[in-house]
Amino acid sequence: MGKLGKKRVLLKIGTNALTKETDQISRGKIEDIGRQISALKDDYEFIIVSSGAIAVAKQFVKLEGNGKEINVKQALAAIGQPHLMRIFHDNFWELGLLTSQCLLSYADFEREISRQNIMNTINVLLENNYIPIINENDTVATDEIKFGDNDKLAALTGCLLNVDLVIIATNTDGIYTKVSMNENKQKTIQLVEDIDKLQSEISTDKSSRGTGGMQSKIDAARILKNNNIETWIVNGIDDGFIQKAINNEITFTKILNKN
Ligand SMILES: Nc1ncnc2c1ncn2[C@@H]1O[C@H](COP(=O)(O)OP(=O)(O)O)[C@@H](O)[C@H]1O
Ligand SMILES: N[C@@H](CCC(=O)OP(=O)(O)O)C(=O)O
Repeated sequence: MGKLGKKRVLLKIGTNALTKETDQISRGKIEDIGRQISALKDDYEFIIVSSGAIAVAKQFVKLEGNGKEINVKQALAAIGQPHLMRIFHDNFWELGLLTSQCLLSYADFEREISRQNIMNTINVLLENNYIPIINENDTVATDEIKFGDNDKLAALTGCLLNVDLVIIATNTDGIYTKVSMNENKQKTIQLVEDIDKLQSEISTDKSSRGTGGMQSKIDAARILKNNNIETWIVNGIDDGFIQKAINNEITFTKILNKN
C-alpha cells in the first residue's frame, strides 16, 4: 500500500509496447502512460520499470559490430538511457508529473545493505511525488539484455517495495493458449490460479524487438505470486491500457496471488 492508502502499482513496460512495434520509441506511448498516471493519481501510486534504452540509441547511432554482441548492446544502453529519461521527463513534465531514474542490477537484490538503500531511496521519491523510473544498469550487468529479464527486475523490485499489483505491458493481449497461437486465432487465458499449468502454453517465440518472450514474464509472475502479489499481463500498445484493464474493458491475463 502506498501513501494515503493509495494502491501501489509497478508498471513494467517492454520495448515492444514503448516502440509500438516500430524501430522508434513512441513519444505518444510515453505521453499515454503519463496521462493515465495523472488520471489515476488520487487512488494509485506508480513505480515504472522501463526498457527501451537500446531501442532509443539505435535511432541515433550505429556502433561497430552487428549490434547483437553484448558489449555493443551495453554501449547502446549507455547511450540510449539518458535519451529515454529525457523523453519521459519532457512528456511527464507537461502533465505535471515528476520523474527520477534508478539503475539497478540483480546483484543489488542479494546484498542486504543495497536492498535497504533501494527501499529507502524509492520510498522517499514516492513520498515526494517523484515517479521512480527503473532500468537495469546494463554497464555492470548483462543478465537482462541476454535474457530479457527486465521482467525479473520488475518482480524483484515489486517484492522489495511491497507493491499491490504488477502490470507487465507487452505487445499481446496477455498470454494466449498454445493451440490458439498455432492456429493463428489468438485466445487469451484470462484468469490464472495455478501458475504451474501455464508452463505448457508457452512457446519459445519472441518478438523481433523484445528479449525475454512470455517465459520471462511467467517467471516474474511466479516470483510475485510467491510474495502474494498479483500480476497482470496487458497489451501496452492500446491507448489507455492501464485504465481499460482496471475497468475490465480489455482482454488480458490476470495471475492471481492466491490459488
Ligand atoms: N503463450 C503466449 N502468449 C502470448 N505471447 C507469447 C506466448 N508465448 C510466446 N509469446 C511471445 O512473447 C512475446 C512478448 O515478449 P517480448 O518479445 O520479450 O516482449 P517485451 O518487449 O514486451 O518484453 C510475444 O510477442 C510473443 O511472440
Ligand atoms: N535494459 C534494456 C532492456 C532490454 C529488455 O529486457 O527488453 P524487454 O524484453 O523489452 O523488456 C534496455 O533498456 O534496452
